[in-house]
Amino acid sequence: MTPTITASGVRRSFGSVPAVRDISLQVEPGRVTGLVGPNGSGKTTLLLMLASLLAPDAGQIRIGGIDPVEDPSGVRRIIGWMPDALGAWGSLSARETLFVTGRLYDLPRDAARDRAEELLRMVDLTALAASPARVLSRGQKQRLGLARALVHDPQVLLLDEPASGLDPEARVGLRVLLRQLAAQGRTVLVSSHILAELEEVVDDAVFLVAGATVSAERVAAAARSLRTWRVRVADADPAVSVEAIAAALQRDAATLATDRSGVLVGFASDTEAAAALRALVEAGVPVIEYAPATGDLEHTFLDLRDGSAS
Ligand SMILES: Nc1ncnc2c1ncn2[C@@H]1O[C@H](COP(=O)(O)OP(=O)(O)OP(=O)(O)O)[C@@H](O)[C@H]1O
Repeated sequence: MTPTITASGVRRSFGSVPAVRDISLQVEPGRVTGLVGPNGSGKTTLLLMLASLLAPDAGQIRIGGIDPVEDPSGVRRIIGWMPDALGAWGSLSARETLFVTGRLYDLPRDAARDRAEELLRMVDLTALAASPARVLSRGQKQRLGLARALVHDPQVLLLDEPASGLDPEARVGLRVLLRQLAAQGRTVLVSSHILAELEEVVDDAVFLVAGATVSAERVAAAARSLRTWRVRVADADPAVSVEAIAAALQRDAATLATDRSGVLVGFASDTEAAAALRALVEAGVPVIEYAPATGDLEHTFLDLRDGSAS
């Protein structure tokens, strides 16, 4: 599949701060791609450059084959951009915000009106359609921001922290919507540091550390690194069950950590984890929960952040 978004050797500094040092990536259509990185790793700076709102100091970007530096309006026609905070037009109502945005994208008056109603329904804001945007809660503003990004039915979506401020129901709604948008063949690039959230929705992930993309080899090595599993035993406090678990696994109990719900054990591979489960059951330990303590993305992210995969 031809990637819709490509970047190579992209750099951008603010004065002496190198916000983006070396970013190269490819994002494919029909998929949701997560942009993952710690605070200050350059996610927003990168998204602004992809959205044609900030010029790179060096490197090359193409969105649907268009260079955002050469042809910013060409890029803006095909992208939907959701910034991490809604910004501007606080006195317009949610409905007016979407109507005006539609008009700015040259939708005829009636089409802009219909589209606004359709999007209000899609993000569950119909009941608040007449409220000024400034009185909306953070989560409601996020939903309006998402609707605004979708007004002109863009092929590429660039979403900066769309889940931030959303309640659990709205998060589920967002996940379903992102999957639908990707299933329609759109390209969805979404940044977040709520990794459990991304875990549920992304097909691919691009990892940023200190303004640079992490190579596929390094990501694969991080994903393979020693992984912590949580073992929970029926009716036993982890501080007590740690002894039985350590004995069954022939480990020193003092080397095993515990948290509120279980005992944490490191395994080098899934095969080793499966063999340990067998040993626990054979030793009569009543295991009621046995799973990786972190999701795949979080595990890789933490390993990259700690630098142990380099
Ligand atoms: N306009 C600016 N002027 C000066 N420094 C900036 C500016 N914008 C970003 N930076 C710096 O660039 C670096 C990257 O910032 P950026 O906002 O891109 O990170 P981020 O990954 O989106 O962070 P977060 O997860 O906290 O949103 C940070 O060190 C930030 O302080």
